[in-house]
Amino acid sequence: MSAASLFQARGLVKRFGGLLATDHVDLAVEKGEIHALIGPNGAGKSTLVNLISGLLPLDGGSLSLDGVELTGLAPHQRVRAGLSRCFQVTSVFGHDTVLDNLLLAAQAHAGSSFRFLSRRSAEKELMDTALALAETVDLAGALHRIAGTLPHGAQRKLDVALALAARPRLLLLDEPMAGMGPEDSLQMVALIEKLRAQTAILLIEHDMDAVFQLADRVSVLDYGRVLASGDVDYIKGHPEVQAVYLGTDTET
Ligand SMILES: Nc1ncnc2c1ncn2[C@@H]1O[C@H](COP(=O)(O)OP(=O)(O)OP(=O)(O)O)[C@@H](O)[C@H]1O
Repeated sequence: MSAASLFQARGLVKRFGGLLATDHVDLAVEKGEIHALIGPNGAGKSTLVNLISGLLPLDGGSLSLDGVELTGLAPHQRVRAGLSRCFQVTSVFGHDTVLDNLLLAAQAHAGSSFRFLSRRSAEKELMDTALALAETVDLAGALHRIAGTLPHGAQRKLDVALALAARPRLLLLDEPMAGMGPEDSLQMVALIEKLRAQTAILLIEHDMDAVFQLADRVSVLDYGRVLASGDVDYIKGHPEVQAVYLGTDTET
């Protein structure tokens, strides 16, 4: 962790009764970095992501993004500060079209400059934003489809687009490949690789091929603490990581 890290988590603690689910975790994500978080089932990955996004209150420690203290902020305030997340369960509005989903998300994050635009200019700007998001996630050909009728892979891409509407500086992706077949997984890997240019990413994922392909750095959680953190070669060669995770079944 350097003083200039984009995102810093220091000494995070979460207890559930007697269980220490997050055990003094330090984690840093640098600008432009894809940082993967891996670990066996029950290691504390979801708990950590919920602490970072503000869905769970901390029992100890602090968080900052780009020098702004996030500790104690509500989830929507963290989004405004530049931290956006995708969920394991998709947050798409299933009965609306892809375009309406994107327009709603664009509007939600439009910001105060919109107050000074005419209605027509504001609508054009929202439409431009929505179309650009669709282009980014390769859904420009599905704008008028009802979101809930899209195949699973396309819904996950739409979910990513909704998170991108907030223009995050750090994007949390919680198992983006979950439930996907090989073709959709390849497309999601290509999308995440492309997003590297616009936001840093904290990626929680069980698909080790995807993790090793994408990650600049990998942190391994075990029993709520960081067992190891380093580049892919370091993690692949780490004896304890081999023992607790890579050498065993990595499927959920
Ligand atoms: N709300 C809760 N109340 C009590 N215990 C919890 C709660 N949430 C999680 N735990 C426990 O905390 C530990 C960490 O769980 P967590 O879901 O964060 O792990 P995980 O690494 O995300 O697992 P998975 O890969 O299965 O999603 C587990 O022992 C789990 O049973």
